[in-house]
Amino acid sequence: MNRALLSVSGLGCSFGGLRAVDDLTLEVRRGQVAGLIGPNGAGKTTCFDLISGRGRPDCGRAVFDGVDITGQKAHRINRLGLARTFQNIRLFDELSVRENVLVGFHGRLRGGFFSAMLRLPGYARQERAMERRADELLALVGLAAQRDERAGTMAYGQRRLLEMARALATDPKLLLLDEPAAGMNHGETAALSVLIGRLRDKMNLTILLIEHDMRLVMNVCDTLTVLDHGKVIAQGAPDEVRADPRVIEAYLGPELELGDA
Ligand SMILES: Nc1ncnc2c1ncn2[C@@H]1O[C@H](COP(=O)(O)OP(=O)(O)OP(=O)(O)O)[C@@H](O)[C@H]1O
Repeated sequence: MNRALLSVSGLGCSFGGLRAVDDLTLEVRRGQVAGLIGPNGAGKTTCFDLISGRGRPDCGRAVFDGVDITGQKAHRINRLGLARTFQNIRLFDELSVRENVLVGFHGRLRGGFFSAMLRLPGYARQERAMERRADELLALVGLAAQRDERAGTMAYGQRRLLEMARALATDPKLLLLDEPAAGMNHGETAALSVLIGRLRDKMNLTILLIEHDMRLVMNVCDTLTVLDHGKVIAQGAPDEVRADPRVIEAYLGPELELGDA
C-alpha cells in the first residue's frame, strides 16, 4: 500500500515574473506531522494554496489519497478529506464560537432545503448530532468554556484554535495548518504542541504545517521540507535538516541556536 497520503511532484506557480513555487516535490505519509518551513516570502502559503485548490499550478501534479487533485476546486478537495486553516484567520466574528464550528459542517447535512425549512425529524436529528460533534471538537481544542461567546471577542491564540476546530469539523484525513502558533504566547504554543500530537496519535490525522516557531516545529514534526525562494533546499528528519549548512545559511542560523528546540 502506498503510505503517502499526499504526493506533490514538480509543482510550480508564478506571479508575473516571480517564480513563487518552483518544482516542489513533497510527500506526506499517513500518520505523520510534516513541516514546511522557510524564510518570509519563500513560497510556503502559495504551496498550500496550490495543494488546497485556491490557486492553479502551471506545472506539476498533486495526488491526495490516490486521487489527482491538480487544479481541482477547493470544495472538491475538501470533500476528499483535505482541510486547511489560514495565515490570516477567517472567522465569522459576529457568530458564536460554536456557530463558527457548525459552519464547518455546512453542506454535510442530508435532506436539503425543504427538510431544513420544514424542520423534519431526520434533519433535526442530524443538526443535534452536529452540535454534539461541535462541542466535542471545542473541548478537544480547549474552547469548551467559550462556546457561546462571540468569535470576534476572542484572543488571537484562541481564534487560531477555533479555526482548527472548524477545519476538523469537515472530518479531514489531512489537515494543513498555516502558522498555527502565530500570535500565541509560550504557554499556548506548548498546549498547541500537545494538541497536534494528540490529533496525530489519537485521531489518526496527518498534518502538514507551516510554522516560524522553531521550538514547535522541532517538537512536533516528524519530517521537514525547507523552502527558499520557491525551491526546496532541504528535506528530511528535523535533526538532519537543522544541521544542513544550506538551511542554516538560508534560514535557521539567526533564528535557532543548536539545542534551542
Ligand atoms: N497573489 C499574489 N500575487 C503576487 N505575488 C504574490 C501573491 N501571493 C504571493 N505572492 C508572492 O509570492 C512569494 C511567496 O509568497 P508566500 O506568501 O507563498 O510566501 P510564504 O513563504 O508563505 O511567506 P510568509 O512566511 O511571509 O507567510 C512572495 O514574494 C509574495 O510576495
